[in-house]
Amino acid sequence: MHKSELRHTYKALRENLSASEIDKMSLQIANQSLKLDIWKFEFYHIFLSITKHKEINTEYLLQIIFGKDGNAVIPKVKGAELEHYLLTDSTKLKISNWDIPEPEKGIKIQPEQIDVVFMPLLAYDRSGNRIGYGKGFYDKFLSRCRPETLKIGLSFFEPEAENIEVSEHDINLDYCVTPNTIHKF
Ligand SMILES: Nc1nc2c(c(=O)[nH]1)N(C=O)[C@@H](CNc1ccc(C(=O)N[C@@H](CCC(=O)O)C(=O)O)cc1)CN2
Ligand SMILES: Nc1ncnc2c1ncn2[C@@H]1O[C@H](COP(=O)(O)OP(=O)(O)OP(=O)(O)O)[C@@H](O)[C@H]1O
Repeated sequence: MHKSELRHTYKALRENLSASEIDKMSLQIANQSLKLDIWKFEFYHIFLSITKHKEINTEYLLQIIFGKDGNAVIPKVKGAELEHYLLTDSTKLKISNWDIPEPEKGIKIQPEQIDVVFMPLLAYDRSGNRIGYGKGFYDKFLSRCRPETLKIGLSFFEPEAENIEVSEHDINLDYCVTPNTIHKF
């Protein structure tokens, strides 16, 4: 399957999930993530969910990040790239044109400062190749992070059996957390 077909297939799989299934699996994903040895770092990048696209609810992971005294950093689309802001009690969020809750303003964090990136994805394979929405936002962002920054995908589903075609910009996942297990690549 080509990338566009895989996007289509996995969007449809997500569409079939009910709100309560999404909530339950999102909590399971957060609980699985506690098994990873990643909780001593400073800056954790995480996305705020697009509810209507049935993304993983990241509220539970956010609670863990704060519970572990980590800092949460959230993205904001600026042109063709992402900017990154610290999420604090005073962060004012605004729903963007693409239905993403984004910070209006705040303390900017540079990609080089980020230790762990939790990533949205549509599909991934058993080698840790991932497919996003196809705008390249995350690939561009990851190329500016330190090489040792941990890249952790979050998915309701197990990896695609077929290998995903890789392009030169694609950066591999280190892990993918699902409701039942953690895949290490
Ligand atoms: N919650 C969340 N935040 C995120 C992402 C994400 O996947 N999830 N992103 C991950 O990259 C970045 C923003 N990604 C975007 C991806 C696509 C489009 C976009 O242009 N979408 C199409 C419609 C897509 C559809 O409905 O299927 C459009 O408006 O034409 C905009 C932003 C940063 N923040
Ligand atoms: N580091 C980069 N610098 C410049 N362009 C890039 C970079 N990474 C990706 N791109 C461009 O972004 C576009 C989309 O890439 P790709 O199809 O891999 O997206 P994706 O991985 O599905 O999406 P995303 O990374 O947003 O989750 C491609 O046209 C690619 O050339």
